[in-house]
Amino acid sequence: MSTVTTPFPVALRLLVGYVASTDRLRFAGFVVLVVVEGLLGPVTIAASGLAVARAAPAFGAGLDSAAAAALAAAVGLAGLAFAAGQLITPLRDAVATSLGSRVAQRMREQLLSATVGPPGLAHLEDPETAEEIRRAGEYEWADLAPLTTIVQQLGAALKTVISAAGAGVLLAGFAWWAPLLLILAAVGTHVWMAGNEHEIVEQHEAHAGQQRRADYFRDLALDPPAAKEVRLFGLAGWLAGRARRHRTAYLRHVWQARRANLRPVLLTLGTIAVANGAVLAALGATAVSGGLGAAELTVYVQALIALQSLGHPLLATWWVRQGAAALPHLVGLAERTHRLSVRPRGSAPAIGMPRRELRLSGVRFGYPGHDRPVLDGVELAIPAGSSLAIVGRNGEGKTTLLKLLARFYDPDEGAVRIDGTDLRDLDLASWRAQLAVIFQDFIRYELTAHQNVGFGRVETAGDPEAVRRAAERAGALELIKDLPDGWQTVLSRHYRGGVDLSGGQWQRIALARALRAADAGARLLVLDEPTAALDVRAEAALFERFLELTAGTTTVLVTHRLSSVRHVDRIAVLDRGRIAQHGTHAELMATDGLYRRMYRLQARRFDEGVHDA
Ligand SMILES: Nc1ncnc2c1ncn2[C@@H]1O[C@H](COP(=O)(O)OP(=O)(O)OP(=O)(O)O)[C@@H](O)[C@H]1O
Repeated sequence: MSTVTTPFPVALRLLVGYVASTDRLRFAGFVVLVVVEGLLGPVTIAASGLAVARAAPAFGAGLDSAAAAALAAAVGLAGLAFAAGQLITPLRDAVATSLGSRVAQRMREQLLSATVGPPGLAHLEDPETAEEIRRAGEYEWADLAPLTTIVQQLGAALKTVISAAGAGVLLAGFAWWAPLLLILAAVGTHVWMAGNEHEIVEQHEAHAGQQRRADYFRDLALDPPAAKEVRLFGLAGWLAGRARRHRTAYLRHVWQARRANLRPVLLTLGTIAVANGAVLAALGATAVSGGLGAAELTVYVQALIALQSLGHPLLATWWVRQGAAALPHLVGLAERTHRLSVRPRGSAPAIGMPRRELRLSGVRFGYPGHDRPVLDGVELAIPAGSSLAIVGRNGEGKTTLLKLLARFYDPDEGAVRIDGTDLRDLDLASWRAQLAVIFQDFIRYELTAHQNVGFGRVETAGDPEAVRRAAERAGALELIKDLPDGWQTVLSRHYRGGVDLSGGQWQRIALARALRAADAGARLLVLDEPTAALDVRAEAALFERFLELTAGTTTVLVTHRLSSVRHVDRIAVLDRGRIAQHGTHAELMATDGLYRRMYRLQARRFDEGVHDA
């Protein structure tokens, strides 16, 4: 469901329902305050009319007369109602603020559980769900009103409606048609204006893509990591131009809708003025002809003034729409993301696995929404305790295969089996605890060096000796020692005293993290080109060392540099969705196939001095 096409009554129902179910008790208190505050307005008007009526008999009757006492009671009631109104408003606002912040907190948690909760990745990579997640998070947009203000506005609008209804009842004492005319003018114009406002918001929504594009180009121009390329390629002017073009295209549509809205606004004001003029004229004429006394006139004129505020809730429609904007996307999002994600089928513990082997049999897999399978009939056995390198050209599905091993996705056909058990039948958390995976795009945590390595096993992240040992084995100890604050240095220059590392240094940190996980009991190490930023020799040396250190642990490596994987037990060549070749380096070199061709090509390029081959 689209955000702005949500009609106002639906948005109102959604928002009120959500607020009420967030904190029923607080919401009930809020409603009581709003109703009482709303009724205080008409009570004040009626009491002031009573005071005027009782004023004439009280004049000259003496302080202790009954007439004076009646006047004092009427004035006291009016004063009391007014004072109570003054007190209750800040109280109602405070309750609204606390309700609003609870609502925002609940939305935040719902969004988090819908996004982070599912164990797989499909919901994050599916464009439609990713869009739903984005929209569900829009309640926190900077240009959107905070929920605290939205609930406050809702309370103010409801109070105004109740007050106006009371004023209408009072004015009906003069003539039934008078409040009807004023209410019709206000509500009619309200509906009319809402339609126009709807048009503006629709334009905003229809062209929000242009705005997002403009934001993207602006962010790219301002983003420090992009700064190097932006300068080198001289992209600054181009980016600024693009940002301007998209922003102008977006604003042009919104301005057009606003201009079109101007005429109805003037007509609206005219209609309200005519309706009020008619009622005031009737009141005046009746008073002049002696049909109304001063007290009644006081009440009716005040009631007429109070009815003017009926236009205010018009503004609340905007707030309500903003407040409810994310709700249609948020409601049911968790169900949707969990449905897309892999689902546990079994709960067999995976502790200590693999003991015998990891086997992929007849594995076929394509990303959701894509027709062509990436893997199509993969057969591969990895004996426990051995090392395997997966090689292949770009885009052949090496990372995808690793994602299946980590069970971010399930195969469409075939199965991944660990010691003969289908991965789907294992308890996922316990299987993941057996893994130490470093992906190509591993995270560079903007945290201390100690935390960056210690996250390999977060439960024991505080064990300095274990963390130090892992860093030493990954060849990262020297670089950590050289940091200004050693282990406590934050690895980000966005923080005072923090430093940024080079690509190769970051990779050593990531490796240390994986080794920390292996030390702590991970049984399957998976490295997806984490050493691409090292030079050929450094990578080969590191892999060799890594294999030595992790001997006996099942290890799967992905790399493009074939010279680095000579020391693994076996190499699998992935080509066109299948394992085209499988064997030791020597076996594969003895066969005329893709591996030998790729190896020779890389060796030649290396000899020619292209050292990054
Ligand atoms: N989340 C995704 N959604 C849709 N398609 C994807 C997704 N991730 C990867 N692909 C596609 O699947 C194919 C295999 O990608 P994968 O990253 O597994 O290849 P790779 O062999 O690891 O590549 P490289 O050597 O370049 O790292 C590619 O065509 C890629 O475009």
